Amino acid sequence: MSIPPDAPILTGAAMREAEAACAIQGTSLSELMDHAGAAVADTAWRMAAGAPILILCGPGNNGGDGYVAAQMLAERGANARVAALAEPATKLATAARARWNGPVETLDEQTKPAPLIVDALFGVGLSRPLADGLAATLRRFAASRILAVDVPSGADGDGAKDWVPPLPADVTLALGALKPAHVLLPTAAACGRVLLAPIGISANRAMRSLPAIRPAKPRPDAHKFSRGMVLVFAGPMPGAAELTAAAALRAGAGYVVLDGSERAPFAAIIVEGEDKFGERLDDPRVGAVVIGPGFPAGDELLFDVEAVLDSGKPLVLDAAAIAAALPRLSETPCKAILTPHEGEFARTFPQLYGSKIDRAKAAAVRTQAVVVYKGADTIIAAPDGRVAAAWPGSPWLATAGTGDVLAGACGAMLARGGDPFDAAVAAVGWHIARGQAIGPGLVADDLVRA
Ligand SMILES: NC(=O)C1=CN([C@@H]2O[C@H](COP(=O)(O)OP(=O)(O)OC[C@H]3O[C@@H](n4cnc5c(N)ncnc54)[C@H](OP(=O)(O)O)[C@@H]3O)[C@@H](O)[C@H]2O)[C@H](O)CC1
Ligand SMILES: [K+]
Repeated sequence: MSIPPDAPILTGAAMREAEAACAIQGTSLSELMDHAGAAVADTAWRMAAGAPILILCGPGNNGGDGYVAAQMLAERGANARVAALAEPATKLATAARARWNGPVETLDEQTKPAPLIVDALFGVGLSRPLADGLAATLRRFAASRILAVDVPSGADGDGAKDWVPPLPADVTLALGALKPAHVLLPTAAACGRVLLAPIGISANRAMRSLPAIRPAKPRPDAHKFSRGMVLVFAGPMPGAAELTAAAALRAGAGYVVLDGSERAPFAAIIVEGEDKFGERLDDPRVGAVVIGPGFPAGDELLFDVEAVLDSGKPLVLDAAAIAAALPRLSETPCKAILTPHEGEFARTFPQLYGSKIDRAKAAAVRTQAVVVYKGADTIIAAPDGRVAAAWPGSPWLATAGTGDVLAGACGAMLARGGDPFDAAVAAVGWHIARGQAIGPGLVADDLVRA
C-alpha cells in the first residue's frame, strides 16, 4: 500500500468547485474526462501487459471515464471488453459510451472475468451502499488484478461513511486529487497502491498527504540550545515519560530535562525532582513542554497543566493532559499540539461528526491547537484548516509506548521554534520512518535506540 507524498486531498464538494473553476477558465468537463480516461487507459495498458481487460462501467461519470479508457485501449490494440451496470445517466457518460465502438455486455453474475478488471462503476458520486447482489457479483472478480478508477466502487469518497468496497483494488488511480477515502480507514485499506493522475484541475493544497520524509540536518552553527530544549513532565508511570524524553533527544532536541522521574533513559538527559518543574517553566531556554505521558486523569495533573498554560510555553499535550487543558486551551494564546488516540479523541470531543478529517479539523478549531488524531490513519489538523494525512504509516507502530515516543518527537520539533503544524508533521514523519526502518518485532524502546 502506498500514497503519493505531498499530494492534494479534495472532498467531493471541493472537487466540484475545482471543476467549476476549470470550466470558467475554458476547460470543459469533457476535456477533464478525456484526460481521466487517457490516464486510466495508460495505467490499465501497463497493468494488463497484453492480457485481456474487462472494464466495468457505472451510470455516472466514473463509468464515463471507463468508456473513454476502453476506446483508447481498443485503439492501442488491447483486448478490452466492457460490461455495464446500467444505461449512462449523465450527458458526459452518454457521449463517452457513444464513442466506444465495441459491444456492451450486461454486468451480472454471469459476466466472465478477465485477468485485469477496471472498476469504473462508481466514483465520488456514490450516494448509498452498494446493493448486496452487486457486491456479490463484484466479489467473483477477486482473483483478478483490479484497477479502481478514482476510488474502489462502494467507498464513500469523502470518507464519512464506513462502507467497505467489496472488490479491493491492487491499484487505485485517483483523478485530479486524492480523496479522503484514500487516506482514511476502512476504505484506505481497499485502495492498494494509490497513483495520482493530473487531469487539468488546479487543486487547493490545504489538505495533503504527508510529505516525503527527509531528516532535517542541524545548521552548521548549531549548539545544544539552538537545537531546542524540551522539558518533559513525568507522571506516576515514569516509564512512559522516559520514552518521551528519550524520543525528544533522539528526534533532534539539543537538551532534554525530565522532571519528576528518578531515572534517566540516557545519561545525556537531565533528571530533576518534581518540585523543580515550576522553576523550569520559567527557564527561557525551554522551547517546548511535553505533559501527559504516564498520567492517569486527575486533579494533580490539572494543576500542572494550568502551570504550563500560564507559562505560555509551546506545549505538547498527550493522554490525560488533553482533557485537563481543554477548558482553557482555546483562550490561552500558545502554540499547542494535542496527540489523542481514538479513545481519547472520542472522550474529549464526543459531539463531533463527519469523517476523521472533519472531526480532527473541528477539534483543531475548537481548541485553537494542532491536533494529531492518532491511529493507523493518523490525521494532523491545524486551526487554519491545514490537514496532513499520514496513511499508510507503519503497522509496526501499533504497540504499547509508541504514542509516548510520538509525544517526545513532537516536543523536539516544536522546541526548534516555528509552526506547530509543521512540527507535528515532521514528528509524525520521523515516527513513521523509524517504524518502517525497524519493522518486524518493533517495540517502542527500539524507536529511541540508535
Ligand atoms: N471531478 C472531476 O473533475 C472529474 C471526475 N470525473 C469522474 O466522475 C466521477 C464522479 O462522477 P458522478 O457522475 O458524479 O458520480 P459516479 O459516477 O460516482 O456515480 C453517480 C451515479 O451512480 C448512481 N448511484 C449512486 N450510488 C449508487 C448505488 N449505491 N447503487 C447504484 N447507483 C448508485 C447515481 O444515481 P443516484 O440514484 O444517486 O442519482 C448516479 O447515477 C469521479 O469519481 C471521476 O471518476 C470525470 O472524469 C470528469 C472529471
Ligand atoms: K470506481
